[in-house]
Amino acid sequence: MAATSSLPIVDFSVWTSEGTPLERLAIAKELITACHETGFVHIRNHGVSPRTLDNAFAWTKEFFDMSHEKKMEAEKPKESIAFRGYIRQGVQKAVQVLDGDKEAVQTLRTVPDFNENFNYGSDQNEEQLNIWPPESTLPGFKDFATKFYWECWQTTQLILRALAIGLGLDDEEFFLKYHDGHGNQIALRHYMPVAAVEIESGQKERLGTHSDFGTVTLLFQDDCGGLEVEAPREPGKFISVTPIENALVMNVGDLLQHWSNDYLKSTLHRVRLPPLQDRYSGETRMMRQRYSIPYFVAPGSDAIVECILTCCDENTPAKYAPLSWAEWMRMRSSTAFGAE
Ligand SMILES: O=C(O)CCC(=O)C(=O)O
Ligand SMILES: [Fe+2]
Repeated sequence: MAATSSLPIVDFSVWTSEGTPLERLAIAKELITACHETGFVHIRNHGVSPRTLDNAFAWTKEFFDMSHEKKMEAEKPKESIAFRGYIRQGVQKAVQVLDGDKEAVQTLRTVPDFNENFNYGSDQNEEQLNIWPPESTLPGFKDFATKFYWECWQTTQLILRALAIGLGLDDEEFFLKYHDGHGNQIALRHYMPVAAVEIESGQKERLGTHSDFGTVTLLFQDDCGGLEVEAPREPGKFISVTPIENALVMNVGDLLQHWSNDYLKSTLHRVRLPPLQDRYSGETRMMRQRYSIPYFVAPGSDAIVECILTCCDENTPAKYAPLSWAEWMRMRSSTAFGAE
């Protein structure tokens, strides 16, 4: 069992309400310190209201409570590598193979992730088209999900501004110039009940070890727990994140790590056993089901990122060639679905 330790916590109230520039700068710096040291941070008072979050989890449950046939009405087409539509258990696997080693991907995929998920983005994103269940199947779902997407975008814009200021950039809009809101993706995730021993023995995984590929991820989770994050400076050691009610967990993705010349860390994480024993029942220590909602923030597909000016100088030269977001996303998505 991973050691339990809390992530850094940042209170974002001065960004969501009228804080002074100095107050905002102080919080932006706290956020950057957390992203530099851990790559993961809890954010309180982030602007997405507790009521909206309750509704988001209620809709998520309604979606997954539908029959298999109904969920399959929104199935992701097999040949597609876009994260859109319903992905039943067994199709997707979070893997961390960055050098295109197909054999390694296949080996990791022998234990598929034991979760099902529904994915969507902006309806105006013409490169990745949404696949909604028919309105008659789940009336009101698309409407709520769309509003929720744009509400998360409001919070994201503040976070992207805070990251720019915290990195010492003069231009608060620096990241927003690359992000128009249409490149993001929401995953509604349902982790089915599973016996703890099946996870402990490696027969099943809730979500395999991976880093996220985009700029940042905002994660909302229920109170079950199970998210584990690699400990700073201790490769291979994971800490278990205890959920904080109504807070979100923000983490840095690969693109932002690259952009910041490795100053901000895209940390490995996974979903395993909940830290609290009351999450188990019976002799087989059945783990209860869990719901989570990550909001993956990404730029437009034409974005090419190169070292942010404040992250390199003559003593710390840029380590990487410019990175094309479209190419990076294609490589990472195809390993997730086991495509060529
Ligand atoms: O469900 C969680 O807590 C984590 C989800 C996650 O890491 C992901 O979807 O990339
Ligand atoms: Fe993740």
